[in-house]
Parts: sequence; structure tokens; C-alpha cells
Amino acid sequence: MSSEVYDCIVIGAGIQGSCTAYQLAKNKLKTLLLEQFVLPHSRGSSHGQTRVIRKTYEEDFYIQMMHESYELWAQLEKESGVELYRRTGLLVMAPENGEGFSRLKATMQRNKIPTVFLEKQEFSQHIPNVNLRDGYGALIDTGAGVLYADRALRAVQRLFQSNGGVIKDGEKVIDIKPGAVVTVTTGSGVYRGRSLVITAGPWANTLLTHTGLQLPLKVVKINVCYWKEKIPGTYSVNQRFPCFIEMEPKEGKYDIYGLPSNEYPGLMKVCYHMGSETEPDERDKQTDTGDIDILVRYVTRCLPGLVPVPAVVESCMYTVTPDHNFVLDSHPTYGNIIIGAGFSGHGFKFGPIIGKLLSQLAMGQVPSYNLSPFRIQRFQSHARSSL
Ligand SMILES: Cc1cc2nc3c(=O)[nH]c(=O)nc-3n(C[C@H](O)[C@H](O)[C@H](O)COP(=O)(O)OP(=O)(O)OC[C@H]3O[C@@H](n4cnc5c(N)ncnc54)[C@H](O)[C@@H]3O)c2cc1C
Ligand SMILES: O=C(O)[C@@H]1CCCC=N1
Repeated sequence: MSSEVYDCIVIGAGIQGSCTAYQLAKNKLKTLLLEQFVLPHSRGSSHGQTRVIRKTYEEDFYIQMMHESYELWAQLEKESGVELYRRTGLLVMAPENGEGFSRLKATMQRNKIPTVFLEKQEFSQHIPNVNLRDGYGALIDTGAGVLYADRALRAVQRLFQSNGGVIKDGEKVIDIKPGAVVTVTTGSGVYRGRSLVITAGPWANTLLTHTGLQLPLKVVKINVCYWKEKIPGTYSVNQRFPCFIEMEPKEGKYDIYGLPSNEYPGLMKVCYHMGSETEPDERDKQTDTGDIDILVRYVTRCLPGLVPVPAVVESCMYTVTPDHNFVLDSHPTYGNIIIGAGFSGHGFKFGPIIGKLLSQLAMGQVPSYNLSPFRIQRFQSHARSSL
């Protein structure tokens, strides 16, 4: 074991761990970022070329965090010199008189988010090649868009290194010994840190076992489906086609969302916002395609310009909490172990602000947002501590 003691060790170089490590290094903390796979990899939750960024949330606290997250993404673009965000707008379709849509509209208005409300008659003029279901309303969050995910992850990791941070990839953490100085053992080394951040995505509970804590997290495999445009360009980012979310679609229980064709010319990404449960290391053995059946019915009904059979299917994982809110907290027993987990399929856009918050917790500072929606304590009967 080296005598070197890091100020902080971060486990997991997905978007949350990389953004946290970057913030720590920027604050002049000697920081080590450990990743089990050789980077870049496609086995967790942060890979792939695109993610949606939006302020369209029903909860004020997410909107407030997104204000700053947009600013931090812009700063990252500036510091890295890499384009990370493209504005496209986000179309939301939902049962017009449903509770979700009413709450969403009220929150958007209360927070003064630039929003366009589309009447049924003008819908097809603004959004051609999309069938709005009878009884559904529509709005557009005009500042929403696409984040270039793989590019963003690389940019943040580079900035971390240029601020003095150390990345060791291909090093799986196999043991954690809590203490005033935490000892972390990987397949090839033993490291010590005054604080530890665990941002292990789908593997969060595997790592937390070493600290006597288990969280109520469900890991699901997402089939990331791309659909061929019958006429190339119909739903293209270059034609200013927006991202979209349909809330409460008739075809399934969870939202369906899509991004304009962009990364694969002629193919549009349309996905179901849930999947089937899996062990993170067994992802490829989960072959349930119930979500794809839902999407086929949806594409047939709503997106007539797409061939209703997926042309490309990739894999990714969500780590879902019971209330779909994140976990951002200190360990209940070990105050110098910080946990960022359960991003429930919507955490990428928050990466820079989550990095800032987790780094504040790791530095013993008061976090700049009220973290009560994200506390471990909210699970009470769910969270199991064997200590
Ligand atoms: C298909 C899909 C679409 C999505 N769409 C959106 C979207 O449009 N907008 C949005 O905001 N969010 C979206 N999300 C969610 C977002 O991508 C995730 O919330 C986010 O990437 C989670 O990042 P993470 O760092 O927590 O996890 P991960 O990216 O999984 O990172 C965890 C890392 O920890 C490493 N690790 C685990 N165990 C160990 C160990 N023992 N030792 C060392 N390293 C370890 C893993 O290898 C991994 O690299 C989507 C997710 C998916 C899957
Ligand atoms: O987080 C997001 O914006 C996307 C789109 C909606 C469903 C999940 N992820």
C-alpha cells in the first residue's frame, strides 16, 4: 500500500463520478477517480451519443437545479472548447386534463420557463409527421435540447486530469474499509482517502455492501431503439425537429420519449422509459422485448414517417429508486462516505450540478440546494443497514 493519502477517492467514472471528481480537483483537492472498466466503455448508464436536457419537470426543485446545470454545461463547453449542447426544444404530449400535465404546466409557468402551448388545430402545422392523440395537449419547452453524452463524458474527464486529477481505469474496487481515512482495494492496488464518493451507477449496492448499507434500487435494462425514417430527414435535427416526451401513452404504463435523428443519419431514437430488471453484470442475458412491442405500437400510431421496426437496438441501464428521485447524501454511519445513486433514467442533464453537490458534501460544506428530496432517510423501511 502506498503511503499517499488522497483528499478524496471517487468510485465510478460515469457522468456523476466524473463531474464530482472534476469539481473536487478544481477545488484543489488531491483526487483519484477509479473505474472498473477500461475507458471509454458501454457497460453502465452514461454511454451513447445523446441525452435530453430540459427544464420540463413537475417539481420545482428539479427546475431550480436545472437553471444552474445549464450554466455549468455552458461553462464546461467553454473550458473544454467542445460543443456539448444543441438546442432543439422539447415537445411534451400528455392527457390534456390529466393531473400530470396540469402540474407540469403550473410548474413551468410558476418558474417562468419559456414555453409554447400548442392548440390541437395548430399542432400539425408546427409539428408535422406526428399524430397527437385525441384528448392530449401539447407544449414545447423551447430551451430544451440534446446533450452530446459521450463527448461530454470525455470532456469532463479531460478537464479533471488537466486540473491535476488522477484516473485509474480497468481497476475494479473489491473492498472498502471505512474509517477516518478510508481504504479502498482494487484488483491491482490499495488506496487511501480522507473521503470517498461512491457513484457506481447500477453497481451502487454491490459497493455499498462493504459499508453495511443497502438502498432500495432496481436496475433495469433499457433497449435503446433507433427507427428508420421512411423519407430520410423527416425527423432530423437539421429540420429543427424537437425532442419529445409522451406522458401516459396509451400503449404502456411509462413515458415514451424520442430525440431527432442526428447521431445515425436517417435513424431516430425512440425509447420506453422503463425496462426489465437485471443484474448489472448480466445485462446481456436480459432479453425481454416487451418494451419494444410497446414502442412498435406507439411508432405505428404516432410517428407515421418511421418504419415501425427498430433498425438498431443498443443497451443501457437505469438504476431506479421507488420515487424516481436521486440519492445524494452522506452515508448514515460514515460521514466521510458520500453516495450519489439512483438517477432513475434522468440524471445525465444534472451531471454538473450533481458533481458540485457531491463535492460539497465530500468537502464537508453545506450543499447549495436543499437535499431533502434526495436523502437516504426518506426510504426508512426500505434502506437496510446491517451495522
Ligand atoms: C437509455 C438511457 C437514456 C437516458 N436518457 C437520459 C436523458 O435523455 N436525459 C438525462 O438526463 N438522463 C438520461 N439517462 C440517465 C443518465 O444517463 C444516467 O442517470 C446517468 O448516466 C447515470 O450516471 P452514473 O454516473 O450514476 O452511472 P454510470 O454511468 O453507470 O457510472 C457508474 C460507473 O461506476 C463504475 N463502477 C461500478 N462499480 C465499480 C467498481 N466496483 N469499481 C470501479 N468502478 C465501478 C461503472 O463501471 C460505471 O462506469 C438515460 C439513461 C439511459 C440508460
Ligand atoms: O431525462 C430525460 O429527459 C429523458 C427523457 C424522458 C425520459 C427519460 N429520460
